[in-house]
Amino acid sequence: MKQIVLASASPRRKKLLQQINLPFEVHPSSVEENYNPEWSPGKIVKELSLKKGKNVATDFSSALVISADTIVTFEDTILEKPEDANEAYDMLTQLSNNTHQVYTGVALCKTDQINNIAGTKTFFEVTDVTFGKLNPQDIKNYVEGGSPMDKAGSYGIQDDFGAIFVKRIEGDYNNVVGFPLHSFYNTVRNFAGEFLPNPGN
Ligand SMILES: Cc1cn([C@H]2C[C@H](O)[C@@H](COP(=O)(O)OP(=O)(O)OP(=O)(O)O)O2)c(=O)[nH]c1=O
Repeated sequence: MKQIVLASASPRRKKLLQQINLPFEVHPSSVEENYNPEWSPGKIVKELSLKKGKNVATDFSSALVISADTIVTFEDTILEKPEDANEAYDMLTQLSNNTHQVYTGVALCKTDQINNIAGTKTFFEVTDVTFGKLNPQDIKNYVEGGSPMDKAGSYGIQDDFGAIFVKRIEGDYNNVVGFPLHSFYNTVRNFAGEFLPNPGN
């Protein structure tokens, strides 16, 4: 039977994929998220998402394995998840009153009946996010609340306070949360339409 697998531990990615009513199972990957610092941001998120997908794909037969990776870039610097509260505070201070980019890469891996990878497809989306001027006490409170720690760039646009920081965005909102639903659906239709409920429609 054809099966869809989401290779992610992110509750936000799970929720976004549920939104489009595809039946899937969650099997998080376990890979080191290292990359060549000379790569472009788009290449980094594509390669890391593919690494996550390949790590899980060979556990499944006749499957479509979906994986993703999100990073934030600000003026040539890559901001991943913060190491600690101080780093989160510094990142948010940097982003205050400025525009940054959120890149999410998605990988699709198809497997055959004997668990071999039969084909892969990767793509990425970029969204520009502009923060208003942040109040240092608001940043401190937000960091103390703990939300930044599992998020690239140290904020969640979907969080109460994270949302307050955001003045303007250009691009797909869901891409900032960690999964670009619009381009995902179009890519699946072309690359793996047989996994959609009504193939050919
Ligand atoms: C900028 C931003 C990031 N994020 C999150 C999305 C990702 O979950 C996280 C970046 O880390 P990732 O390494 O992309 O993903 P992950 O470790 O959470 O999950 P997995 O690798 O198993 O798929 O930051 C938000 O939730 N909201 C935001 O506004």
